[in-house]
Amino acid sequence: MIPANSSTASLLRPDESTDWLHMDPWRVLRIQSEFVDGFGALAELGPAVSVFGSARMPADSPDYEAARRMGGLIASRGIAVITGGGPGVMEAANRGAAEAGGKSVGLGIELPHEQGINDYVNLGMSFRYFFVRKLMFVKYSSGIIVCPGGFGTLDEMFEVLTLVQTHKVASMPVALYGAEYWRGLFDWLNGPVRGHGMISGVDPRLVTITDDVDEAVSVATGAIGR
Ligand SMILES: C/C(=C\CNc1ncnc2c1ncn2[C@@H]1O[C@H](COP(=O)(O)O)[C@@H](O)[C@H]1O)CO
Repeated sequence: MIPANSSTASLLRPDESTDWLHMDPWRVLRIQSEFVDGFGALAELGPAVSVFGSARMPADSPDYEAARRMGGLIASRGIAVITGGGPGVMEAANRGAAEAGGKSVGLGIELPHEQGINDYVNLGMSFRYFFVRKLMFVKYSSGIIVCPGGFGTLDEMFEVLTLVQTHKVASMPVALYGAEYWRGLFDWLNGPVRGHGMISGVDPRLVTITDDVDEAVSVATGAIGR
């Protein structure tokens, strides 16, 4: 006999409310399916670099143009460009990669009122969960470029730096583009944060801060083909 309140019983009553589908045990299966879809889509991607940066960067800004150049340079080395698939810096990097005839990957996120994946992505998928998507960036990238950005960008950067510093990721070159933009944060980390003993100082080998697009690309692609 099937207990009246079991999942099987619920499945056999499709005409009733499906609220139960949003309960945690079922959510686990949805999360699992996002991992399976992501691993399946990216398994044969080959070498790749992720570019993070603001979703709000206007298309006429120097940083947009820099990210577009980065995308082109990375693609011209036969390396895929991975972004969050959205507007701003993500669009710029995807645009550069697509214009260079390369692989332009967009790992989008389902957000209310968002227009979806940008037009320059030629391999795209959308995620419901930020944490699943964040794992995809790290798992399939051999280097990272971080352009100026806000909470989303900072979250992605610190995720990578935490994984590198705790040796969960063996080696991941990280280039921070925009010295003036990043200086304040790193002065704070090396000042008060270090002064309070919360870190032992930012290992200079962990990140390269630069204003040079070519250097950012060289750093981020430096571990590929070694
Ligand atoms: C707020 C706006 C668009 C939001 N759309 C996004 N689409 C895809 N990925 C996004 C989006 N917003 C944030 N991200 C991720 O975080 C990083 C950018 O965040 P920030 O807060 O803008 O720095 C980026 O790398 C994405 O992975 C405007 O229309």
